[in-house]
Amino acid sequence: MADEPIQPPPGDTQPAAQPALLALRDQIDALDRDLLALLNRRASIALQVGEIKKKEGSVVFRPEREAQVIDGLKAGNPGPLKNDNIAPIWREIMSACRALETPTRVAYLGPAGTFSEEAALGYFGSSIVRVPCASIDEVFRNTSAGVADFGVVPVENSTEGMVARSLDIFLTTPLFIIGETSLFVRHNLLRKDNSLDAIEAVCAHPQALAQCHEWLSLHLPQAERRPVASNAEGARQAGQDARLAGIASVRAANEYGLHVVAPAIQDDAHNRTRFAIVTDPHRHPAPKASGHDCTSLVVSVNNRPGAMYDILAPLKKHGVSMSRLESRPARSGQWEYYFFIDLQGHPDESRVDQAMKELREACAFFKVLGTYPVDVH
Ligand SMILES: C=C(O[C@@H]1C=C(C(=O)O)C=C[C@H]1O)C(=O)O
Repeated sequence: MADEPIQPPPGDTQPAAQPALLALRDQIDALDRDLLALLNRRASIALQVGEIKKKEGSVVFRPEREAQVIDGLKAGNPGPLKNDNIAPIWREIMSACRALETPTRVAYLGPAGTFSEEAALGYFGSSIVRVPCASIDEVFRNTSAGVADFGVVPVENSTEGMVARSLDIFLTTPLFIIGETSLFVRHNLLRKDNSLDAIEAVCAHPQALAQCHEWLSLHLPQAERRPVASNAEGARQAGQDARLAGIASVRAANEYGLHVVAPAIQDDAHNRTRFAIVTDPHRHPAPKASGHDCTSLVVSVNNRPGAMYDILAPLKKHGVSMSRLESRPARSGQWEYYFFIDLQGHPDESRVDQAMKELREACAFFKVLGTYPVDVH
């Protein structure tokens, strides 16, 4: 008995690879070598582009060009690679090429593991210098002060509506928007122990607590809902105290060594958050027209009959579509409002330019928040 060789359990052995499989893998290896050579050729051309930009004193990041690269590839994609995979792959390639030209420093609501970080990485790719910030205000401050080249701030959520703090800062900030990106936001209940028992408080950003309101009422009715600066901060606290739980991403669970006690606890299965990419107009020009652009404005009108009509009439007259209209109290105590408007198009198009000029005349307050390529997936 003792002399018998120990047999590996059935299923534990790798079957001998088929010659056909080996031949296909050889082809993949050869193609990967070709791809690497091509990517290096692309990178060295990006370096030359970087040299020209340096001589001209112009900026490296061109969101409209990157959007056109992705749009063009998707339009000519013969498959079987899915069009949905084109944008993430090429964002990473362009991120790596851009990083050879100059480092891109990006501020977002931290710490590590937040959805804002995920949005920043999704938009700029992973070859960036991360500047995690303690609050949305600090993202704006660091970007204004030049600590970061760009800031990523949440502006609206499909369940909870606008992110009031971001919109309030947009009224006065000198920064402007040069891009947008949106993210499916999946909330998970995270904890040190893998159980729902004896959770005293759930620590998360107020937006996340609101987006999981029904689940929390049903499953943790006794637990306090404790608002903290970010979901990752809640996860960090939960990592230090088993009486606490956090609501955050799986990336945050890995970051802070927590169990996903309950996955996808958001009340709306299609919960999405939209982020704006902001920068300093003294250091970065407004993106040129890409062909699929959006222009964001904030306006106010005096409280008089037909005021709303005066906003909408120039848009109808010049055939400009509005993809968003959001109101926010002006805090004057007079029932006055600011309207956040997204127009489809770029001011380089004369119909958009004309509509904006007439709109400006109808408004007591008028500010262009930015013009940028629409999110390409
Ligand atoms: C290479 C360039 O610089 C950056 C990198 C790009 C790329 O890798 O394709 C595109 C636009 C820029 O953000 C360029 O401007 O063409």
